[in-house]
Amino acid sequence: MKTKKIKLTAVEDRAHITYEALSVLHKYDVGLIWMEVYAFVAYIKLMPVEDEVWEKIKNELQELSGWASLEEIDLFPFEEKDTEMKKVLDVIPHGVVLLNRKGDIKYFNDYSAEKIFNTEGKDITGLNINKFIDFKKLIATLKDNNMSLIKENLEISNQLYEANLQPIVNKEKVLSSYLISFYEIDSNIYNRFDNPITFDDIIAESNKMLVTIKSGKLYSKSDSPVLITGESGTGKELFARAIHNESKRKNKPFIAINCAAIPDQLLESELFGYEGGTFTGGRKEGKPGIFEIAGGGTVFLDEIGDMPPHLQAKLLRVLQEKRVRRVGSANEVNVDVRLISATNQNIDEMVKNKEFRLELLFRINIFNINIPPLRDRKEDLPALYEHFAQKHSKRYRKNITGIEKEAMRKLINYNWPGNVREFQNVLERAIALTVSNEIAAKDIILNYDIVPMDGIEGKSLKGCIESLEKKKIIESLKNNKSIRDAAKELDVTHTLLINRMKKYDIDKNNI
Ligand SMILES: Nc1ncnc2c1ncn2[C@@H]1O[C@H](COP(=O)(O)OP(=O)(O)OP(=O)(O)O)[C@@H](O)[C@H]1O
Repeated sequence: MKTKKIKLTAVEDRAHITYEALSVLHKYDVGLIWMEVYAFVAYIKLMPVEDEVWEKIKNELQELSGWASLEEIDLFPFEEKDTEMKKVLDVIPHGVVLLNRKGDIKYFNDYSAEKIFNTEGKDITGLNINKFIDFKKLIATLKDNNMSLIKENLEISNQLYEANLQPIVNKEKVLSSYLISFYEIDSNIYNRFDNPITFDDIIAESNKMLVTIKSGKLYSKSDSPVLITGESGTGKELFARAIHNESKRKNKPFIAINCAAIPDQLLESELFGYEGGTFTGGRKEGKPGIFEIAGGGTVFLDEIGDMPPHLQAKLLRVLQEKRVRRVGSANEVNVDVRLISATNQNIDEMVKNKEFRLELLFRINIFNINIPPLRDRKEDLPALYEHFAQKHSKRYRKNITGIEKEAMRKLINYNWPGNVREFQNVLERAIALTVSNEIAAKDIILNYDIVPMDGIEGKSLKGCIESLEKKKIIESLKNNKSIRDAAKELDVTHTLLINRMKKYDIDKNNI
């Protein structure tokens, strides 16, 4: 027996037509769950009914005068709309949660189920949101803001979100519910998590690294700017955090910003802040930049070589005068931060080519730390192996007791263009893949072959060149965060690189 959903369509809009239809249901003692009636059409949901009885009901309903048709349907129009709406909300890449006036959850989309509430498939409808976030505090802020939209940063499961809370009022202007949307704040753009990293977290055994760590510890005692150079993935940010945490500023914020990851205009306002009313869509009360937010702490400017020239000039002034002026403001405020910068570019070369200001380089480079690439300090590999094997064994709940000689040889023979980041990824993949307690050579999947002539023998000269070109492009895309950065590394234009990617059918997200 199944519940039935039917749609009755009438040929005329006459009195009692629905009543007559209901009388048939009554005659067969079939209960009504729900019904909605419009001129010419009625939607009815019935209690479960035997097939035989149902056939009789259908016949009788169809014989009633005035009804043109009877259709069994799967969804009522409003259910169809709901399902469609749910589908739409489930594909959007941020959290959406609807609450009643008490804060009980009425609706939540897939994103918030996974990231905000971590439901693991459980239905949490009806639970109070205070179980997950400090909703009372948000409501207090909303009241302070005259019940108009508020934006607050919340940390949930080690991820920072901007939570937008909006009251929903009905036609009579009475508060009926609340809508909260959660937007992930990209940690590459703006990063202020707890930051417990110290020099003990930097795994090293090679002399080169031990000397570098010693310099880092020494520079922690001073308050002068530090420039950390080194290839991508060598641990520049790790060093910056360790220096901060060993310095007298350790109890103040460490704010990191990646200059390459943000469009120029946004970068300017993230660095220096803006005055209310400067930008359409900006916060009406304005926003402080990281030099203000990090007050008393450390600002880490990652990929400083990507900072556009006009912002280099502005940064230089801030460092010289120790004062900052928000975009659109006439007032300056004092700045008390220590600056640590990092780059994987050849900054001296950039100065020569007039792409980076010499005066700024002098200012940011009072101390320099150059982290050697992993291929030049392979003595670190066994210690790094132990460290990451332990970390990922725990993560994947495996009991890794060792590594085959051949597998270790593979790790040692590789030249690690992506440095420690790549080493960590390769090991994580090996641990996730291995079916035994010992990592085997076949579990070590390197990102590309070391010997470029492999696999291109016997081809024409054009074929060889294309094969190498493709390899080089894949390598560079893997080691850089964006296509633009890869184009810079390869010294070609962005457009040329995109054309080559099309030619070789390379998808950056799928390599
Ligand atoms: N010596 C090390 N010991 C332990 N972990 C390390 C070490 N060096 C790097 N890592 C890890 O490798 C990853 C990359 O490090 P990090 O982000 O500091 O590199 P980076 O040089 O700043 O990279 P990029 O230039 O791409 O921003 C991080 O997960 C970091 O924790």
